[in-house]
Amino acid sequence: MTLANEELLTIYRHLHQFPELGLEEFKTHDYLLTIIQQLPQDYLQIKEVDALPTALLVKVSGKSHKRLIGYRTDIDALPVKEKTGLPFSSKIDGKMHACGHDIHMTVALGILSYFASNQPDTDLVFIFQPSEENHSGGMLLYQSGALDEWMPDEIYALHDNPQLPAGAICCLNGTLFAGTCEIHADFNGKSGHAAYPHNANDMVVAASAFVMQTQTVVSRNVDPIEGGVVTLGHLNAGDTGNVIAGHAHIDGTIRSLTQKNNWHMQQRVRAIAQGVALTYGCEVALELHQGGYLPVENDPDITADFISYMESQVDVNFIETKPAMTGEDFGYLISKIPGTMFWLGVDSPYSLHSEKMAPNTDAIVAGVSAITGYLKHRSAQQS
Ligand SMILES: CC(=O)N[C@@H](CCC[C@H](N)C(=O)O)C(=O)O
Repeated sequence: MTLANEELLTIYRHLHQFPELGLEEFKTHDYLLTIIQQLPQDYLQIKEVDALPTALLVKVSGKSHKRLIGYRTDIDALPVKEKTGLPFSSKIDGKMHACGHDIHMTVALGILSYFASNQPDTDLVFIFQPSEENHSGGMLLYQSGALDEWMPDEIYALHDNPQLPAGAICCLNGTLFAGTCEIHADFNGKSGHAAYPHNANDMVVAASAFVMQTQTVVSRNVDPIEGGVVTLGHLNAGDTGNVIAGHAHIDGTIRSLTQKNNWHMQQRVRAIAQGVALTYGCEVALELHQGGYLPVENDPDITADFISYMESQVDVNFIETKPAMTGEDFGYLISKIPGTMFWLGVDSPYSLHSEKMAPNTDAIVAGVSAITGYLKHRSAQQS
């Protein structure tokens, strides 16, 4: 039984209402499992992952077993308080599928439901992966060995994109997404009375210097043709206006389309942190954490086939796209298994991670249809 459009919408709305953060997706896991268990089981094999209990792997046995094609979806949400006003808004306070992983899961279930009743020419494995937003769930899954028995020969994944028309499939042959590295910095000095700055060591000033100096990494240290991003999205220091702050905390992210450039930018941020500590006579504890967020480098041959298939389909709105500075732990998986990542347009005026991001759900049916078609085509080629 292939899940009908109305059923997919019901699934989407349920997932949207019950978002869970990375590595805590227990109810999401159970819900996905319930849906999958309701599909015809003749070709399906379901595998739990002890080391990563919210992950779920589903293998579809093909007519031939020459090749195994992987399709990955992420399942986690973000600590964002939803403000879409949708009737099926998040019921979990302070958590929201603001990155559209509910769309990703629904599309994956739609495709899986088709192949559960229509045996593919070769084997497929659907990977429901926790914690894409943090903790590098893709890397954890790979390193857990859970894929060893079911290691795909090639792998695919999508990410939704509010800036693109609903249902459009968008890809490029090259690096689609940036490698990202989290910045966590703690500046520790000496707090004191606002009237006696000479007796204290002000961490608002030190943190401000760090913020301003890191703005020169991209403008002065990176080849302008390559580009990069340093964003410091969180700064916390001090308690009140007449007390000099003895501590400041900063979180941010470094992004670049090549790993070489990422390492270079990491070095520059490290040097600036040390320079600030020296200049302001304070201590700095800097953590730069990249984990599995490597650049998403699409495989040239697989991506050429993907693009040529999508372009040849009259009912697919294919758009060749540019690289984006978004990060994805699919970068780790694709560094181990050749494959392709692409966007699915969901047409919303609000960006990914916005508390108002409300995807156009027409994208679900269009996505299921285009990707099912491609996996059928690819599986026939590989059998
Ligand atoms: C698709 C998306 O928005 N991904 C996240 C990935 C997070 C990477 C990491 N935690 C970081 O903040 O550097 C993104 O923010 O691009």
